[in-house]
Amino acid sequence: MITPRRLLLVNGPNLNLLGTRQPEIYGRDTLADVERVTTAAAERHGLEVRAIQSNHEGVLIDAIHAARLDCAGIVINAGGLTHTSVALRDALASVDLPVAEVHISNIKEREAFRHFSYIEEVAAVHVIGEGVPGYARAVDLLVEVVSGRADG
Ligand SMILES: O=C(O)[C@]1(O)C=C(c2cccc(Sc3ccccc3)c2)[C@@H](O)[C@H](O)C1
Repeated sequence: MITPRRLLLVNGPNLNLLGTRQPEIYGRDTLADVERVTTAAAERHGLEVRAIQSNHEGVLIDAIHAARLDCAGIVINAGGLTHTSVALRDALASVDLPVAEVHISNIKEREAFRHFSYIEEVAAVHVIGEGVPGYARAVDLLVEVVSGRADG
């Protein structure tokens, strides 16, 4: 039994504009579609989702800190902060919650500066390059991790 029965969904800078440009990289789904896909996947496991998107690093960090009080895990697409933010990495490491890292595009096959993720080493689940459906697989894999922790 997973308690609390909630996941935090974090989307980072610029993802509020998802679906408006570069469909060849990010597809045509919008942030609302991301939240819909993630919520539907969570509900299949009896979980709800708290979704946050912000272009401000500190807002994301505050949401991650707050999740330690009432969430069972975190699904995060940090956008560009993936490749730059030690502070975001440290926030994820500071809360005792399992993390699923999601990237819509295959960052390992894009520009070299996108190949490195500060989040990679603090995440238990990695879904990269599977488009927006990847958020649903991240939920499924994260639930396995959370359930394993709950079983002890
Ligand atoms: O592939 C991803 O999901 C990624 O996390 C998402 C990113 C990203 C960056 C800027 C904008 C967007 S969404 C977007 C795309 C085109 C136009 C407007 C917004 C995603 C990149 O910073 C990352 O390197 C990769």
